[in-house]
Amino acid sequence: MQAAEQAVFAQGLDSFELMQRAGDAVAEFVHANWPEGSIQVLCGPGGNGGDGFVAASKLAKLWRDVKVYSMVPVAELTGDAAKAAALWGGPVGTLEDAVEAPHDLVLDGLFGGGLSRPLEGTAAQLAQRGGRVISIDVPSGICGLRAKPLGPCFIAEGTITFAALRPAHVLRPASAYCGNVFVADIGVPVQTRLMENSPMLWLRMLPQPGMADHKHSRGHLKVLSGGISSTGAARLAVRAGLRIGAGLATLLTPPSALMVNAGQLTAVMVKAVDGAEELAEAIQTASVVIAGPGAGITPATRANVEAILNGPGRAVLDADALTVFESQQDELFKRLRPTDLLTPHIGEFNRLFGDLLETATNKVEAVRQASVKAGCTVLLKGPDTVIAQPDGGAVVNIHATRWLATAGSGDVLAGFAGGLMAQGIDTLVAASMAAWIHGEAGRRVGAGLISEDLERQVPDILSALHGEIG
Ligand SMILES: NC(=O)C1=CN([C@@H]2O[C@H](COP(=O)(O)OP(=O)(O)OC[C@H]3O[C@@H](n4cnc5c(N)ncnc54)[C@H](O)[C@@H]3O)[C@@H](O)[C@H]2O)[C@@H](O)CC1
Ligand SMILES: [K+]
Repeated sequence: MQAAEQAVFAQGLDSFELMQRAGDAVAEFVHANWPEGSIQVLCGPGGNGGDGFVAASKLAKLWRDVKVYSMVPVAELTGDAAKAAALWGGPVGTLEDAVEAPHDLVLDGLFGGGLSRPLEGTAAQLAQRGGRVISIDVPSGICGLRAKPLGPCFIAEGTITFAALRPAHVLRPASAYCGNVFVADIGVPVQTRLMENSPMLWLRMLPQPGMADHKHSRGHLKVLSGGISSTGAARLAVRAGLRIGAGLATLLTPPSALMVNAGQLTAVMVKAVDGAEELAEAIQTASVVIAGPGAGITPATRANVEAILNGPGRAVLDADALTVFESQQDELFKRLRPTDLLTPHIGEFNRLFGDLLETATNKVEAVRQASVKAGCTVLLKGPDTVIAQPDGGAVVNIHATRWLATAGSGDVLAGFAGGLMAQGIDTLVAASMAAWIHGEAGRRVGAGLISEDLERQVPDILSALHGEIG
């Protein structure tokens, strides 16, 4: 963002012009979405407060009932904030005045995401007062970089930010304070490597068969089953992969579990493989191999993963296929190829990557660093699923529902990703599509969801997505 701003300033645009654009965008956002009620504008000492003053003057021109309160006396403001305050011709109260003043809405322009210490005194009191809040840039009280509140923090119904989303808008816990986030274009062309997952990113890449396609041209997904008492996870994954469009799907099963798997699968093929050598042979025709769901934390699983990573197809590794390398992560990392995908949950992530989630500035950075270590794309599951590839490209998926926190849900996600990769989709893109479709399926089922329900939502979801392309 700063680099992009400097480039714009170098072209002759001055920073106060940007602040005016930002403040105008704030006023329009507030007026369009909260068209009624009196507004208490809280202005901090810096740029965030400057935006507040600009927005207040514009809102007053829109005939809104606006009152302005400043953290520091207007005479003490400097730079753009002082220029912004001069635009506002009306009275300015202190923050203390604001505490008891009647209002319907608060426009929070106290601090942006660069805040370095917790809110104190009246600012902290205002943050904890409750009521309806709209925040400028981020809810004041949040550390933008770490995507966490530093202490007392406003809880907004809506947040307007500028040019691009920042980690605080999509990562928990900060995102839970933001409400609906709107990104205003203020003419700063930001080359961000962080995207919020949405069909807009990948809709035109969503695979669909052409008239000349046949099952062999749509990719062959192979999924490794666990032993006789843990076969369901792999079946969830392989069915999900077939549903999402892989032309062929095969469940590779230990001979002991052949009957139980064969008895429950129809369109999915079943093949018995006995040990890593037979597995290596069986995956020669695979576009993608998924391993981990129900695999068991055993030397056999480890040998199987090594065979898969020596094979021609891309790998999706989940669950036990990751945990089995807990004390020898490098043995996994040195074998992974750039096009492979790891889909850990937080526990598995910590087992593979140690304390990255604590040491990195935020979750996006942690997953980026993990993908560099692993040398492939990493998808960290959660309410804010983060997907990153080693070049820094990252996508956060918040299109989900808490009903997805159920047994087998992650196996279905791995299946969706593998099924899309089998159709030739780039790993980061396939993982993003999979996460969004998984979230959408979860939302459509809602309460009472079990993982078997997810795959059944896919035809309607794909039809709707393809319908949007026309
Ligand atoms: N940078 C730009 O070019 C643009 C910035 N804009 C606005 O400017 C904001 C960033 O402005 P600033 O960098 O001035 O940051 P802030 O507006 O958050 O203000 C930071 C100031 O507050 C002080 N401060 C930090 N923590 C404090 C605390 N707990 N108690 C009291 N004082 C504290 C700091 O010493 C610093 O002087 C953005 O959030 C956005 O709203 C927009 O106008 C768009 C353009
Ligand atoms: K703010």
